[in-house]
Amino acid sequence: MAKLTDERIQELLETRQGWTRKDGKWLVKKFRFPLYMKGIEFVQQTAMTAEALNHHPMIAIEYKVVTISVTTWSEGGITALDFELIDRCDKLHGSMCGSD
Ligand SMILES: C[C@H](O)[C@H](O)[C@H]1CNC2=NC(N)=NC(=O)C2=N1
Repeated sequence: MAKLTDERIQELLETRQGWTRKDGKWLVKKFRFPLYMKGIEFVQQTAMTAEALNHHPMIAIEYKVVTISVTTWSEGGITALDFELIDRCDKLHGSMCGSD
């Protein structure tokens, strides 16, 4: 799974909401929830998705805000797998809280 070019990453980010590129190699988004336990449910579902993809995010839980950070460790940058994972995170959040 090769690293994507800067141009391709920019292009893909333009059609997604709320994701930012950090330190060049991370895609990061904060997901907000109405209830703390909704955020925990999102974490659980995200973890199962990560296991299914064998592609794992960093997950930070700050009360009702869950921050997802994604990169492809083995490539040292951003690949198509990262976009697959973030799209599934957005779908999951949308199904739980209405689309962003
Ligand atoms: C051995 C295992 O398949 C690898 O370590 C997987 C696990 N999950 C992963 N997750 C992410 N984000 N990047 C990887 O390179 C990666 N590699």
